[in-house]
Amino acid sequence: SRVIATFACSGEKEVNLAVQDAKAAFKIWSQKSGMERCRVLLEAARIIRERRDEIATVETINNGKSIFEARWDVDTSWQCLEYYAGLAGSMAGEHIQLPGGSFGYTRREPLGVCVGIGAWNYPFQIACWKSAPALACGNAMIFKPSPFTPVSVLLLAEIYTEAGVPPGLFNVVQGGAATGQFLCLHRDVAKVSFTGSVPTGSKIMEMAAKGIKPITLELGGKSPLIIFSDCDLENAVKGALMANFLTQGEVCCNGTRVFVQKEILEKFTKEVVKRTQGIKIGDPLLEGTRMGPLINRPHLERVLGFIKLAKEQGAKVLCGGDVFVPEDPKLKDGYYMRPCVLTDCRDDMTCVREEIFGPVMSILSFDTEAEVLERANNTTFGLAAGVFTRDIQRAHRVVAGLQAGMCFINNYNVSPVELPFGGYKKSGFGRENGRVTIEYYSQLKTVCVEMGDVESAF
Ligand SMILES: NC(=O)c1ccc[n+]([C@@H]2O[C@H](COP(=O)([O-])OP(=O)(O)OC[C@H]3O[C@@H](n4cnc5c(N)ncnc54)[C@H](O)[C@@H]3O)[C@@H](O)[C@H]2O)c1
Repeated sequence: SRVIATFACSGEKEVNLAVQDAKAAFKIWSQKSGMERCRVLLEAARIIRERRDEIATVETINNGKSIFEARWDVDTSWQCLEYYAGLAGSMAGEHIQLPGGSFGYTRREPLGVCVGIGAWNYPFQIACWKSAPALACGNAMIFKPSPFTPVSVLLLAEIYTEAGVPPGLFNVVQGGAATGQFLCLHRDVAKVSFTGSVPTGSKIMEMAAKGIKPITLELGGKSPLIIFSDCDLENAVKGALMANFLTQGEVCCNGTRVFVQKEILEKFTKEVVKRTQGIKIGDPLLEGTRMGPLINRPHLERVLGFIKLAKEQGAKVLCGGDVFVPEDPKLKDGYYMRPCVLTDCRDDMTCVREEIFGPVMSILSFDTEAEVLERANNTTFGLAAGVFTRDIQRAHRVVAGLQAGMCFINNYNVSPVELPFGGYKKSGFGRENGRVTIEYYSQLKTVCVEMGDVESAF
């Protein structure tokens, strides 16, 4: 391993300075018209597109994901900026007629200084998915990336500045839990949008409760992917790989509980194992690589620990699940592992109940639709779910019954920015992306206008 950058942790003093700057920038930015904000965001999106390869390279070094995937992340990042640029000019209220010519109207106003706190798996993308709607609505944002991936978000700050946002409008502070706490507890912070684990999400909620601050929580998951025997098998197999192995399996919405209908269990499993064994692991900066190293040694060990426990509890490893040592001697100390497919899983096993956050797919078999729906929902999480079937009635009936915020029919883990994304149950609340997110970064002011005389009770 080698040091790629060193950052100082922001303490209370730096957090205060960032909030002060953000407040000053908010004054300027919130007075601009939606169309003016649109132009700045479009310019930032254009720069991201122009610097796509460079940002993707930095993200690969930052996180370990393959350069191939990092480019996708950059694409969903600039697309998000373009999308909210487009909405910035159409933020509007309502006009409501009242008796006697009186009327009311509503104004959609920004919240003020918003805080974004990110996880390490999609550092650049998370920062864009939070800042684009925040800025489009006229807010300022202070962003704290995970201390495991502090680098790429600085490029975003640079790009916003170059695109013309006022100084301090998008500011980055570095650090871990302590820095995050200073941000959440700051009296001049109006909102916190958090992406990370359930335990931390719960702490964020407690801190926000003290200040009565609205929050968005994008937390973990243990999502079901249901494969019916009438599916297009080729697509279902591809879907299962997409649902489990992007970013080394470190994806919140992964469909890690793969329920397969008995009739096709053998055929499906065989094909999934074959494709999983074909995934090219190694230097994430090489074009052909599709899986890089995990985020760090403790996390690698944690994931391997889940596999060991799964075996003890009776699951069978069909492939992978062990450390991978690349041929290149420079990479021999990397945190690589072979993607793993587990079978003979039962619903009560730890690998089926807990979020592993690594490349580990658990295959479970089922008989009937009613049975699988109940088992799929038997979890405290509710981030995502997927169903593969050719029967359109069944597809819609099953997703209507699934307790998950993001459901896929005949695909998995695609993330068009036009669609709202977020969880049910312990996976959080609030949404990112889509039109609705405007509501999470703004507040409604009602104005009541009297056109007649005051009718007084006194
Ligand atoms: N739903 C989603 O959109 C989504 C996306 C990515 C990751 N995740 C989830 O994130 C988790 C993995 O990410 P992680 O390990 O970075 O999560 P984490 O909860 O450990 O950390 C997330 C962020 O919170 C900060 N933090 C930690 N303690 C804090 C505190 N007390 N106060 C304020 N901030 C604090 C961290 O420094 C980091 O920036 C997984 O559970 C995954 O499912 C969810």
